[in-house]
Amino acid sequence: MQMKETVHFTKMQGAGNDYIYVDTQQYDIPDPEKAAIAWSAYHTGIGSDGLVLIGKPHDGRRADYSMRIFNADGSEAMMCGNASRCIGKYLYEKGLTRKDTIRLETLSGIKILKLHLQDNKEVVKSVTVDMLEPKLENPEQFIGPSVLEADGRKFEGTYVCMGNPHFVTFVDDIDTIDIAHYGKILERDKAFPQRCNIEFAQVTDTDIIRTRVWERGSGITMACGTGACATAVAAALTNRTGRKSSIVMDGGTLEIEYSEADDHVYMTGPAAFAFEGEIEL
Ligand SMILES: N[C@H](CCC[C@H](N)C(=O)O)C(=O)O
Repeated sequence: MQMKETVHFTKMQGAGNDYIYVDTQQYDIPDPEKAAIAWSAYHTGIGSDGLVLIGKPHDGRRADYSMRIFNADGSEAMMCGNASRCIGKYLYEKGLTRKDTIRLETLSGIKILKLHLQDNKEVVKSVTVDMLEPKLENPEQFIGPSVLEADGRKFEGTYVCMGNPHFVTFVDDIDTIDIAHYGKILERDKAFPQRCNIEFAQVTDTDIIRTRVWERGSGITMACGTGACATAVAAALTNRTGRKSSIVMDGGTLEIEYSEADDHVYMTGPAAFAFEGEIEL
């Protein structure tokens, strides 16, 4: 009888956006799509927004580690903001690095993580990620109008690519709008050949934006890091806020700066361990 391989995983969350993390330097995951689907399931698996694989980079001269991220439906994404902060905490607090600046290779480029340590230098309080420049129009991904319709309701919005696609729409009923109903439809609008993450946002005070998310491949999540960046960029571009804003999501607040100096987007926020476990591959 073939022995089933057991994989050690770490469950972490960034502003409530929770993922299963596996160090592929120690455990090989031959079919990550299948594992993401099975392990993300709440009643029959671990329960998660998806699966994140931490590994060695393809080019060790330019990056220290690599990240791959799979949504709960098994689809692989180009980037995950909340997971990148959690990886910074993971690598430092598990002793895989003593650097407080980490170069993380992703499918959408190398992102620099800046760890903010507690005085004892042992605990990562929060992380700032250089999310690089937003792409506002991504012809091969977005070919539609910036007004979409879902079940008879019109949504005027801004498409922002943060490595992964986002459609940010500002509404005036953020606390009551049925984001599951409309998000599910907008995710698969014909304007988005590769589907899209949908942010519903409302400016609630100067440079403060309440945002709720329907994520491509995972549905409603407590927070979305790239989505917070996309929201901040869209708000600045439409003169609703300045270039620094606080994005208040269900699971926490992320501080975003859409830098005037280099047009990069800097995201700062928390990261936390939830639990460790073993699961059969
Ligand atoms: N659902 C996203 C990936 C996860 C992004 C999000 N959780 C974040 O923190 O950026 C996509 O398919 O592009």
